[in-house]
Amino acid sequence: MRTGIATVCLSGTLEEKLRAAAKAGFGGVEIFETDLVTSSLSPEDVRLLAEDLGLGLDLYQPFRDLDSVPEELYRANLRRAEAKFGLMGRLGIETILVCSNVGTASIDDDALRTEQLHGLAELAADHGVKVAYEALAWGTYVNDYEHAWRLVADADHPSLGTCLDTFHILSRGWDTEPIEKIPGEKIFFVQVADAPKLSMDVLNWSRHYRVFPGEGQFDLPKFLGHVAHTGYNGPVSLEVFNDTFRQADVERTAVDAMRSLIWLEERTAQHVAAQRVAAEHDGALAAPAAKPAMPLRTLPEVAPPSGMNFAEVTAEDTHPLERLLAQLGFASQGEHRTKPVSLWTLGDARIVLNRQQARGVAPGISALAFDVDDAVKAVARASQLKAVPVARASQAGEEILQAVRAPDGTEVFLCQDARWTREFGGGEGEAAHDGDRSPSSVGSGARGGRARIDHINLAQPWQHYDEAVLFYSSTLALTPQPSQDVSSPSGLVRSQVMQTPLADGGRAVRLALNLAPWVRADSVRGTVFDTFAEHIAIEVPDLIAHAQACRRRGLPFLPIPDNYYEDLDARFELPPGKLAALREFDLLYDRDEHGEFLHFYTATVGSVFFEVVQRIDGYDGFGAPNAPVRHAVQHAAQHRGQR
Ligand SMILES: O=C(O)c1ccc(O)c(O)c1
Ligand SMILES: [Mg+2]
Repeated sequence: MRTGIATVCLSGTLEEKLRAAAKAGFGGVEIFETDLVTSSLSPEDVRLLAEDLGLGLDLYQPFRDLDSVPEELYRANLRRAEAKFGLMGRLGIETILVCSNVGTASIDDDALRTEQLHGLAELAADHGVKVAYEALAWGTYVNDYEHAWRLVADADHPSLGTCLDTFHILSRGWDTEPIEKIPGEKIFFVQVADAPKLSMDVLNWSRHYRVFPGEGQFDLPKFLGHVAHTGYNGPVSLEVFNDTFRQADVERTAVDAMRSLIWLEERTAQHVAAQRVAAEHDGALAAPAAKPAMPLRTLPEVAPPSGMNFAEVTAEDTHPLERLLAQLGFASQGEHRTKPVSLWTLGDARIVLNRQQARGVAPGISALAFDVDDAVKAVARASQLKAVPVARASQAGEEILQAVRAPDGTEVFLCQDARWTREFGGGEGEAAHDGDRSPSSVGSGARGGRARIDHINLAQPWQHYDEAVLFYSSTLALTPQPSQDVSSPSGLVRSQVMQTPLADGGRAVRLALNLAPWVRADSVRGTVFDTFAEHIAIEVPDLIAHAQACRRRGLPFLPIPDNYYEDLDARFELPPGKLAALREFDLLYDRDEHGEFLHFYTATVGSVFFEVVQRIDGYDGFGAPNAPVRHAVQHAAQHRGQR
């Protein structure tokens, strides 16, 4: 599949955009007119630069408001077009995008439009240019891709074809099946964009909220499957108007963009293959689908992770964390035999404290580790999706752990077992703490009554939220849930859960991304992430017993205001004894259609704190109604600390 990206997707100057697109591995670009007009590079310079970078200049766009106009205006439009055709000759670009009229259209007449498009195609042919006509979703008279295609078919000129743009088609809910009736050679260009489903006018939705494939809610593999069946084999090019991407780091956005196309290509290949299997199955009824002309690459496939293997916190001084972990009931398994790293466990929950390269670093989450079937394959997949493998120094005979870096710098380990824990020694071993393992109505996880990591909550700078969602869903096969807004004294926090499917009444992995507007755009884990606390949640089989034991060990609980308990009583009518126990231990409570949730939080150390949870009868949430309470108490504590 030939990949492309419109320059309008990226920040920076035209030169910066071209360099970033080439570096991320794109085959070609669409030059957006404003980027050229505002550039100090001459058209010839742009052509040479693209050649040097090995980047195709695949489209010049947009040419606006050609059709459905009176004769005099049409003549002026042709003059305007001719100037652009000359410019394209200097740039070495063959195809121009002409979008349906949204501004000056005054005559609703298909015969006139056909004539005007034919006239433009004649002029284009004289200049060796091809015209790709695109229906904008808000076009005055032409706003449906089938209508645009009918006009192109009727104009019947070899220099005129159509451009399909997923946004204009899927935002209007048009059926994509009829795409297969368009001959592939009459599709001159294909633009792809995803978007969240929003209820707003389509123009603003398009100009501000498009996202890269896999970051929104459109069914793009189905669309591209239809396109592939037409025989089209030209560029599949990202055209994503997004306020955030246009101000984010250009190279980072280009990599995110490339990842989205690699993901889309794989999903389309899978979709096409599944269709073929279905067609063969119904062989008697339907002819087996032909293999599309567009080559579609796949990636090493991985199953969703089967658990969280460990979480790592890095700090220069780990003593405050050690105290907190001991109070939580964790036991020290001692130091790594060659590195300044220690291991702490509670049941199957493993926390690694890392003092390597930690000078001046306040405690914060630095790595996550997932259990996978095949770690080498998982790293191969992630690498093909543009994740950078992590090289960690290791000595002969040590377990080598496979890892890649998430875009925000978090190290993501992919583990097949916990053999690596044998590198640690000299600790107290598995201490049986009171209250940690009492049998109880075990929830979804805490299998066999053993504690485990329930979820990890990471902060993301708002500029990189969509990128993080795509990264974790494409590399690790986590499924994004609808996001939720949570109020906090510093602003709204958008909470995005990514998780594995429900199995045995529970979920193996839950990851929550918190989009906090005040986490700086240039935040890199371990340096300035301390502006927003992140946490590791441990599931235990009996939360009240665990809380009692923690209190005996002197654990600093996050104090919960009394108003919360009054509200809880009003909402849930809890038995008085239960309410009193919740209040006594600063516990929080929630209920969903499955069961109940009990949880509490610790004080924050550096930028990390811990949560302890109990899921009863398959409760499947995160206590979201309680999150504003936590944010408010943490906010107050932070401000007290600053005074
Ligand atoms: O918003 C626009 O004007 C616009 C221009 C060109 C396109 O290809 C498009 O999809 C939208
Ligand atoms: Mg478009």
